[in-house]
Amino acid sequence: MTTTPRTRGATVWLTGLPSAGKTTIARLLGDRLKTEGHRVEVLDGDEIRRFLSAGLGFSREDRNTNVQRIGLVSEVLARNGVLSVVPVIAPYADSREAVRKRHEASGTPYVEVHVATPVEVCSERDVKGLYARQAAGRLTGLTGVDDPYEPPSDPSLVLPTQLQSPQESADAVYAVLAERGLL
Ligand SMILES: Nc1ncnc2c1ncn2[C@@H]1O[C@H](COP(=O)(O)OS(=O)(=O)O)[C@@H](OP(=O)(O)O)[C@H]1O
Ligand SMILES: Nc1ncnc2c1ncn2[C@@H]1O[C@H](COP(=O)(O)OP(=O)(O)O)[C@@H](O)[C@H]1O
Repeated sequence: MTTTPRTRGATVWLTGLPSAGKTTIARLLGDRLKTEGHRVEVLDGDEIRRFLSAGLGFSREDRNTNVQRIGLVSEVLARNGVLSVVPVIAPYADSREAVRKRHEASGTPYVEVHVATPVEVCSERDVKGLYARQAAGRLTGLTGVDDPYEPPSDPSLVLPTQLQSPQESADAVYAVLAERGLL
């Protein structure tokens, strides 16, 4: 006999700068939740930009469109019992607020996590070489450098990843889900 976990579904949105650690934490958290038998999707930002948001760039308008599309998909998944983990920059507060409201409208849990790595640490990590490209004048509009990032004013959790291991950061998100009765 198989057991069906009693997961209610939720969106866990990891917002933060490039190289802050969003993808790493999302994967670790997703793996743990899957191992424990939950229904999980990690909505990988890069993959979404290749398909669902193909053709969009990094203007304010395009980023908002991207975030609203991802918010819609995530809310549908979460409303249907999936733990949807979203490692996406989402730099604008009004855009994140619209996603939160969409969840509230359907009574779907929404957990906002600020992956609050300082820009100096992000630019040292520079996983994709974007900070170096910006510094060399080959890229403009990089979030946190020459494009805005509006930090969340009231997130469920703030992660100072420069002081934590990736596993510690992922475990802290897991703990919030557990506290909120979502596991
Ligand atoms: N100008 C600029 N600013 C920010 N990020 C840039 C830019 N150009 C390319 N990239 C790469 O695209 C990834 C961000 O995509 P997102 O969908 O998360 O961004 S957004 O929410 O629509 O702002 C982001 O991925 P992460 O590094 O994983 O955050 C970058 O690798
Ligand atoms: N506590 C932490 N949480 C997440 N990533 C961390 C942490 N400490 C160091 N890192 C490293 O920072 C980098 C973050 O890269 P990534 O997850 O791709 O960032 P993002 O998706 O935000 O662009 C990885 O190389 C990861 O190993």
